[in-house]
Amino acid sequence: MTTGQKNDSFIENIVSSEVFPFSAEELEAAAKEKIDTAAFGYTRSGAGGEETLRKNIASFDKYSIVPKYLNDVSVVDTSIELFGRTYAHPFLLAPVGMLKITHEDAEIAVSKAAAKYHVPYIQSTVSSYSIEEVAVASGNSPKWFQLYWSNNENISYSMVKRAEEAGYEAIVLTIDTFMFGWREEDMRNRFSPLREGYGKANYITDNVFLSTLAHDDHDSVIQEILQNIYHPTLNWKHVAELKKRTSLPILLKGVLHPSDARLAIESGVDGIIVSNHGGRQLDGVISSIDALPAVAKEVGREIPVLLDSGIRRGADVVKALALGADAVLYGRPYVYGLAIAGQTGVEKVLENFIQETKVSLALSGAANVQAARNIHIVKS
Ligand SMILES: Cc1cc2nc3c(=O)[nH]c(=O)nc-3n(C[C@H](O)[C@H](O)[C@H](O)COP(=O)(O)O)c2cc1C
Ligand SMILES: O=C(O)C(=O)c1ccccc1
Repeated sequence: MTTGQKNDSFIENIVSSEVFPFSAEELEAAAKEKIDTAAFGYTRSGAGGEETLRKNIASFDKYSIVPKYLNDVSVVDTSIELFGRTYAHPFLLAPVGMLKITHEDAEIAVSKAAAKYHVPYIQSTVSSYSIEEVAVASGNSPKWFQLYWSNNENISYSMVKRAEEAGYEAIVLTIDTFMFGWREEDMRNRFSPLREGYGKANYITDNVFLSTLAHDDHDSVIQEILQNIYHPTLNWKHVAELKKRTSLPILLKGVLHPSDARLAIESGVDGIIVSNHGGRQLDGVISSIDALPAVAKEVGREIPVLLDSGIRRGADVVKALALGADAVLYGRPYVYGLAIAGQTGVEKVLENFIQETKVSLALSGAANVQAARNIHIVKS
């Protein structure tokens, strides 16, 4: 999207009488007040001692932008091209499951807000509304589908087919969550939203899944979902097979090691997402911004490299682009917007993040995303 750079939003926010949090920290604090302890804990927390969760944020501080001035940045073009399509912003909304724990309107609210701001939305396998419901709510706004592999692979293929038919534009296979991380906050709160049925929408609307059920009562459905989602056997052969089953681009989400990036390319994968799942899986792993340079170097320009885990500000987007990402995924902050005020809350968060990203690009000296990739970064 090409827009004049007049700092309109900054001034609008200054003169506005409306009260809505700006920073991710304020959003988190407001969400905490709004929703119940267990739901908030589920969203905020990381695995183990939360070392990686903290590092995801702290690592961004180690990188400094060295801006260049006296370029004409009166017009900033934030658009990117991925898989032959043009998207308006250099970020997408990260897949976050079971959003009904946060707000009744869940993925419907988020996908509508994303549509309003032309932000592509990645829908989770374990969402609270189905692929088809989200497709109807958000019209022809761009959407990708995040796949959790099912032990019964025909369920995986069926969900991918449904996403294709509903007009989704890519498949994101998450590779770091074949079992749950050690999440103490959830154990403390005795809370598993999956067991409570918050993530069942795509399963109970799937004919292949339904045909495998011996009984269709709540407990049987949940048991079957849990059994399908635990799949430690997942390996590169599944990736190659999935590639044969769909014409959509496939991205692997959760790549941290450069050799895995190479294997992804050799398996015919179309893109990778450098991610540690927001610190929710293995505590102690490298922050994703620290993992990015080596992965980007290995991949060269062969396939797009995206990044998530710790993106909170426009400057974080600039840093990720400058260190080799083609785009980033924005996660927890939009979920806090949803908790605070439903669709309107997500819209407010997006509006500010879009404007902050644009200002950050301009003040770094980049009039477009391509130029951002040449911004000089130093590590302290
Ligand atoms: C509450 C919650 C649920 C999530 N659910 C999923 C999911 O269903 N599928 C998935 O691939 N990633 C999921 N993620 C991980 C996000 O896609 C993303 O990797 C992570 O939120 C990035 O970290 P950040 O939000 O701290 O920036 C979830 C994250 C959170 C916070
Ligand atoms: O909570 C998560 O991070 C997540 O990705 C997930 C995975 C499977 C089922 C429910 C949530």
